[in-house]
Amino acid sequence: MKLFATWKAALSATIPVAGEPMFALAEGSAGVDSSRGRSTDVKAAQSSVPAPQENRPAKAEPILSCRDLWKVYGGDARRVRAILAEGSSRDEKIARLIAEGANPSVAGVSLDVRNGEILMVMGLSGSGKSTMVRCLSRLIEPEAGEVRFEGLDLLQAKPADLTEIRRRKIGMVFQNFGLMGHLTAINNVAFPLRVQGMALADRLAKARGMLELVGLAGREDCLPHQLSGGQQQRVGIARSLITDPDLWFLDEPFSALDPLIRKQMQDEFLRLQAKLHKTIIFVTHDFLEAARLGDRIAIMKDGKIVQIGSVLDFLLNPADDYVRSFVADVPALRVVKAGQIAVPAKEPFSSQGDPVVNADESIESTLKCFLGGAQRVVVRKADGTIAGVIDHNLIKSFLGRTNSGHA
Ligand SMILES: Nc1ncnc2c1ncn2[C@@H]1O[C@H](COP(=O)(O)OP(=O)(O)OP(=O)(O)O)[C@@H](O)[C@H]1O
Repeated sequence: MKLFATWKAALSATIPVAGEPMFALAEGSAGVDSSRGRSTDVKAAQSSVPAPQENRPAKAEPILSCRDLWKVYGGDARRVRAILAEGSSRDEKIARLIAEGANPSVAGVSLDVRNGEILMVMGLSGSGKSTMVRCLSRLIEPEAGEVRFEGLDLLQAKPADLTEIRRRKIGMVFQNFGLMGHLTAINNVAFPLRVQGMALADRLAKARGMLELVGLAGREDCLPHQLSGGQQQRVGIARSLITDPDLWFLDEPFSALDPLIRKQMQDEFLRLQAKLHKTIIFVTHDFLEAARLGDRIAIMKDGKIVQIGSVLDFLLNPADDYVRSFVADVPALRVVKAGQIAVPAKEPFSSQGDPVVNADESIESTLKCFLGGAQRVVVRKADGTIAGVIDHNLIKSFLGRTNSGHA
């Protein structure tokens, strides 16, 4: 809290503020995503708390969609199907399923994943994250609902088509690496190409290139046990990317790694994604990881998505106490980027000598400009164009509405 008090006092001292500013960053915000320069959903960051945004229409074309998706464990299969076919509400179905001794692990989830976005999935243990992800790739069969991937109804796909889609279009990485212990790194990575029937020399050449991409050049002939945890996961990542999938599922890929290696792997992941632009669904328990890597975050509870949106949405308008508990200790000043709160500048734009910060700079470093006496900061996108501006009212309002004391 001490740092926050210092910021606040310094801001009040250096910046004349007329009255209490409205927190206006939501409407018309430039909404430039921090690291990737893509548009984010800052519209939800409004002064009134929005309803959970599970069904909010996606801006870009979704590559993967699901509607009213259910996975129910236990109970009598016939009774479960009958309950799910009823016209009753989701909550009524859940109550009836539980009364039947069944466990709705994924309960009527609807979701759109946009082409090229990273959607982070969070929630307490047992909230249904892995089950949902496995249903989306049809690794397990949902009891009801619809899953569309690149326009194809995945739940109706024939087994042969499904196998082909998984081999060529979907990549998966799991927490336990899932490497074959008797195969060298290069043979592990080349394995999916062998399954596809690619010639030996071609697949080894491709696997070598992929190992180089993930920073493992020179370790091609190591067996998994001769590699560290981080290196093993790099092999797992290389293997999942070797078929150049359109859709990439990562289920807690870094959670078995110690914090330092985990941070390195996150950097590596961002570096790879900047090159590859995959559509990614990434399960994590760590909100900071979600904030750092994701375009949007979905938080699950009891098989449902209780809120989905940008980091800013979660910080400003947590849907309920459950969501609030995830962001309680998040250092808002560090995780929110200048590009996420900047508002469009009035035309014609003139920087008038205002300091310029990059869109992916944290609010914490942007604040330093105000402490240096600036009245307004200009925010620049990675491509050099102007994302918008942040003035002192906006920054003060941000400080007032977030737990910035945790910086
Ligand atoms: N094969 C299974 N058979 C029966 N119940 C299952 C099965 N797999 C998962 N479940 C149940 O489904 C619910 C959701 O489990 P899931 O593994 O999806 O949660 P999660 O959010 O991924 O948890 P974690 O963070 O611990 O991995 C839990 O109640 C779990 O017990």
